[in-house]
Amino acid sequence: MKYVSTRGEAPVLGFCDALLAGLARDGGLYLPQEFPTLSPDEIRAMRGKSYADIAIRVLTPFTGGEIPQADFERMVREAYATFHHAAVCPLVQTGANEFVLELFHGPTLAFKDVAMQLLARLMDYTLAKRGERATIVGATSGDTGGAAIEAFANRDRTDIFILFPHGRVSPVQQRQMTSSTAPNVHALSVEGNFDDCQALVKGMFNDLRFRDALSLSGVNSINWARIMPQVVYYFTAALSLGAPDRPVSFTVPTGNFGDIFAGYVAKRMGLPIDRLIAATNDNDILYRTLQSGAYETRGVVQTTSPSMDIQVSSNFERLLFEAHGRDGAAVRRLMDGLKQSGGFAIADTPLKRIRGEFDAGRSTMAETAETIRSVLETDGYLLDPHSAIGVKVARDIDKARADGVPMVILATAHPAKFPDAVAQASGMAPELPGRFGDLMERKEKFTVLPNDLKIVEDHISRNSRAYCITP
Ligand SMILES: Cc1ncc(COP(=O)(O)O)c(C=O)c1O
Ligand SMILES: N[C@@H](CCOP(=O)(O)O)C(=O)O
Repeated sequence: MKYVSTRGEAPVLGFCDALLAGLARDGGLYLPQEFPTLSPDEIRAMRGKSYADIAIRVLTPFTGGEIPQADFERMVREAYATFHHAAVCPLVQTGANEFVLELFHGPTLAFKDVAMQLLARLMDYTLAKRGERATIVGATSGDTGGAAIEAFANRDRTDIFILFPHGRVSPVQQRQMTSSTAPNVHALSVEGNFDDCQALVKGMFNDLRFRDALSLSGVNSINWARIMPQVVYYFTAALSLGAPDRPVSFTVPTGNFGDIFAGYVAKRMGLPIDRLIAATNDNDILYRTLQSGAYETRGVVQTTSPSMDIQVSSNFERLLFEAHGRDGAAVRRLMDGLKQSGGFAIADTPLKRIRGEFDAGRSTMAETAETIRSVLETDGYLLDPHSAIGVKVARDIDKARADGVPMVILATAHPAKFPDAVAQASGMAPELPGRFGDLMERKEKFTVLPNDLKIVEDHISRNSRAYCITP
């Protein structure tokens, strides 16, 4: 199994190199040269198996045999033993033919844990085998940062620097990032929005001298190994609902397009997924793009679903690569357009291909609040704002389609991560699980930095242990 860049100009890599590379050296994102496939019989054979067993079956082909199987299986089992639900990602019925896939039973109460718990183990293992260290940089709108800090804290081979938008994450998300006492953890509060943080991270990767001097690695979904573990829960959910003998649709609260792209990968692997529906908040660039074919960035607005306050949706590039028949030059042209004019137009054929696989819908802040309220009242189920966006969009689309296909909505965060928005909408203030103890009283440690690549790079160089030992 080899990995190619969406821009076609970076070296083709094996799994472990792609894992440590994060962003490709040509600015693109890595993808498997071809997707492994599972036959209906192979999918059927996974019925009734544990989450970890299904993860091992689905993920093993992606490692290309580079990690001894026993070690890989141990890491998968350890990763999912950190979850606080026996099913890891349980499915809850919320309506006729409507199911919520709870992805928030991991250590930091967001779906990011599903990938991050495995990613950290894989990186640590690979670095130890190679006798290397790495500097990890990540941008977060709130959840990736907490999950990454939890997964990498106190790991000896990595220093981790997480950039979050100053004053734009929820208080719980902020504490999860700023209350770590681990010496290798660095929380950086950037004076900008999430897109600025993400642009800084990409800027560091594209500064090849800096990247090499610090042995830079990434934990955002630009890293293929972040997307890969997310493929598994599409399988577990669909299997519970009768796959491969019955198709299933998924609605995914979407920002950086990583989670829903994992669903696309599951489909390419042979899982019978009918529709993949991207649900956006008021930052609705993906909804508008699917409607019009024009990807046009606008200013980011702050919403009650801060983790989805994103305009530059990194993984859309992976979809563009697919939709353009894996033509790296075509992707480079579109990305140049994005850089130069803040947008691009998708030609008819690729747009038709995208529309053949994906639908999209949006939920305004008022609609999201109303969904939280009404789902609690009628179904007795408390949603977080991100998951509520999924429910609102899924119900709108289901009403129009009425096709009888089961609809799974991804519940991407626990409501207790966003207590103010949830309480305002529903009158019910969700409490953090007891294991978080005094999280909100713990001392915070973070550095405020301007939105300036040079200043951020200087700060990281001065504080990364990898910098000292890399020539
Ligand atoms: C709670 C939550 N929901 C949804 C999303 C959107 O996921 P993606 O960026 O993979 O589209 C995020 C962050 O990315 C998130 O943290
Ligand atoms: N919503 C994310 C934004 C970063 O997305 P990623 O999936 O690329 O890491 C967050 O919560 O940080």
